[in-house]
Amino acid sequence: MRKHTPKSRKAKIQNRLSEVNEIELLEAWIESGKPESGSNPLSLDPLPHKGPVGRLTDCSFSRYAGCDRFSQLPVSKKTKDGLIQCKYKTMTDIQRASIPHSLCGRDILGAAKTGSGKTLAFVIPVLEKLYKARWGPEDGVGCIIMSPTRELAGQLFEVLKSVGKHHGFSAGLLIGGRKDVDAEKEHVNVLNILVCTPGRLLQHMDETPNFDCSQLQVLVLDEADRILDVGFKKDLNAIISQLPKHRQTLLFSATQTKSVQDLARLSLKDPEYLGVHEESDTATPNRLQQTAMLVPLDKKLDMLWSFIKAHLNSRILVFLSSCKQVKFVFETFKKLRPGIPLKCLHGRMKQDRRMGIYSQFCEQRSVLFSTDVASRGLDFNKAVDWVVQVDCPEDCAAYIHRVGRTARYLSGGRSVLFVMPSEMKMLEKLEEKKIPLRVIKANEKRIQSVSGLLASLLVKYPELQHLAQRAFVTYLKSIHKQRDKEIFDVTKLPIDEYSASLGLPMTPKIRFLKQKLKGKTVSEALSLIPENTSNENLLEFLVKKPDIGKSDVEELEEEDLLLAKETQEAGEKINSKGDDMLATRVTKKKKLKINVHRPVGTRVVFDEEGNTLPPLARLAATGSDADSVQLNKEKVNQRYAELRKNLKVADKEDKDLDKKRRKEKRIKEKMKYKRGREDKEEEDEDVSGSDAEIPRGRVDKKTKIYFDSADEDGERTADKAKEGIAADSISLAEQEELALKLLNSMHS
Ligand SMILES: Nc1ncnc2c1ncn2[C@@H]1O[C@H](COP(=O)(O)OP(=O)(O)OP(=O)(O)O)[C@@H](O)[C@H]1O
Repeated sequence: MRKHTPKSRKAKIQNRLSEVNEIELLEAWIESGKPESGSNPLSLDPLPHKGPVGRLTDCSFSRYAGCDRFSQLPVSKKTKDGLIQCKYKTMTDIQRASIPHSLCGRDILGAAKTGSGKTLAFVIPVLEKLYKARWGPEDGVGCIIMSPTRELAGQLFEVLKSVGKHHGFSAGLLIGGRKDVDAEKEHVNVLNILVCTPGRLLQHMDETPNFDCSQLQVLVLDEADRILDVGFKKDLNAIISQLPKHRQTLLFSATQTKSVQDLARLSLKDPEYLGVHEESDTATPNRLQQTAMLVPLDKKLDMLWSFIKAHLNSRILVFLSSCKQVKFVFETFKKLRPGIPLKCLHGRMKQDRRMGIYSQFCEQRSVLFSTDVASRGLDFNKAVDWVVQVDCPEDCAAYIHRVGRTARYLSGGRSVLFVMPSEMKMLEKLEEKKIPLRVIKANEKRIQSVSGLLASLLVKYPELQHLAQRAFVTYLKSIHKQRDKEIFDVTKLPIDEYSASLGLPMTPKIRFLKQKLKGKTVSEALSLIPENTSNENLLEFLVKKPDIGKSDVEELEEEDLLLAKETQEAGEKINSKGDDMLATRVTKKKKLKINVHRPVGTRVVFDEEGNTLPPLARLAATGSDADSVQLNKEKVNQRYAELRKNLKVADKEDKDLDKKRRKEKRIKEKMKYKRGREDKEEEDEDVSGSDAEIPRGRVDKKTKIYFDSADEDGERTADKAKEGIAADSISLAEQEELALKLLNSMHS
């Protein structure tokens, strides 16, 4: 906001007088034309653009409710100057509807489509409220504007700074992930407007000496439904309990809460509910073209890759459900050089980096892979051409916010949602919410398969293999955790095919699914297993199968202990039922002893005495209980035969894998010097924040691979490729050769 230049005493007095006069006039003007409580000013005709404004010759005032120009509003010259400089002239519907009410000091619940200008609808009243109260540095915190994400808070802060640049208020951006919290603590008490995320505000409330919000005039919640959601519940309740009840409260969102409980939590006083697009045919912007495509889980990456290759001149925002997936897709696609810069954004990145990526994506044609951290509020310079939802959003509100990153204000935009066969119910739900979706079929001929290339990348870069495993598990976990079980059902997913589509040579173990099986009878357990799950993977449900390198002994032992406990509990529970039961039960003590010494890479199953059994014994009934086991005998025999066959293959695979690992190690060492240099340049600060995700000892600092610096984007690498510089990536011939070897090793 404005920097004060020294002024003479006389000029200061004059300035003060003119401000006092202006405020008196504004207050009289506002009082004279207050819109009726419960009315929507949008229903009134706009004023003629060239008519007189403010105090008229007969000492009455011009009408402001229903006007459509900022210049016709009873707001200060300073605010008007700021708006003019930002080139804002005509108000949007939500601004026309809510500003006349909020200027009167009323509480507001504003709902309007994404990209419809809700930010100015609260920034203007905030500036005016403090201006009319002649708020100064000595008055402390007069307004708090809260946002659910740091990027959005940063964006709101920028709007506040530009529109409020002629005012003399001090404002601060308080968001997590910044190192300068101590410096913030020194200044926070003299700031008038705080733009913040709930966590950081609470940190100041808890830690900053004499932090005082007792004089607060206005509280704003942007994306109010999100902040009122369970995720922020504790923080928000703690914050609200420290704020004065006598204040103005403004809540805005594209998907607004109407819950009486929520409103009571915030002590709203007869709020004006202004849902300006409720009468509209659609809940999403009119200029947004929305499509949905049926894409099976194991074809998602092929489809995404093909989509990117077909839209190299666009700015594309891609949503995935977890940061592990974002990292995996970003890292692998980057190595495959699609011919467009790639970027990634997720909550585990350091704040400076996040902000950097956000601004770069605003400026440059590129693809941004992101989690839902970018789904709400972000404006990206109104220039996103496509929103691609690779993973289904958790509900309709999340869908609306994600697609709302495009088609903002007057610009158009397009979106595509990949829906899996098991998620078709989502389409019905979206239709019920007035979201017009055209379901289209992908042109099979134009789909380029990428899983073979990913497999060869994973061979060349073992770090990526680990990333792929994590992406695989977190995706399944995210589906497992979804609340809407009508749409999300992890047991319906083609698990093995999905794993192969990520380029993984073997399906990783899925611990949380094992948890799901805990305490289930055999028939219950079998019913939980997806139809197309191979027997190999079935074993993963039931027995331990180490699939990580020998350097991970510690991790393995830890997991074994856990597994032993789980298996024991499962066995006990099943035995106590006395009917359908698994044949083996493990005692904690014996398992512990055996696990410590057994060689890595072997499958071990135990009987009731703690003796080892071959894996198939898990499925056999014990002699004494055989009669009571209700499993179809034929089915069991068939299972045995299949398992026997697959185990042979699995053993061979294990040996080959070991061979392959040794070979990879050799290749890795050869490439070390070359890669070491480039990796150093690319080093992503992000990784340092998430060390726990990478096993210690596997990736040392020099060979970090998680990076998103601009110099490693697809554009540069594509240029390098054009110049014939092989650099770090592998040539097509090499990829083919590696893929062939991998396939051979899997099938021989
Ligand atoms: N009156 C206006 N005239 C011109 N442009 C405007 C006006 N109001 C807002 N805009 C522009 O419209 C874009 C969207 O505004 P804003 O970010 O406030 O939307 P929003 O409703 O808050 O969206 P979301 O629901 O996604 O948070 C911004 O680029 C903003 O500068």
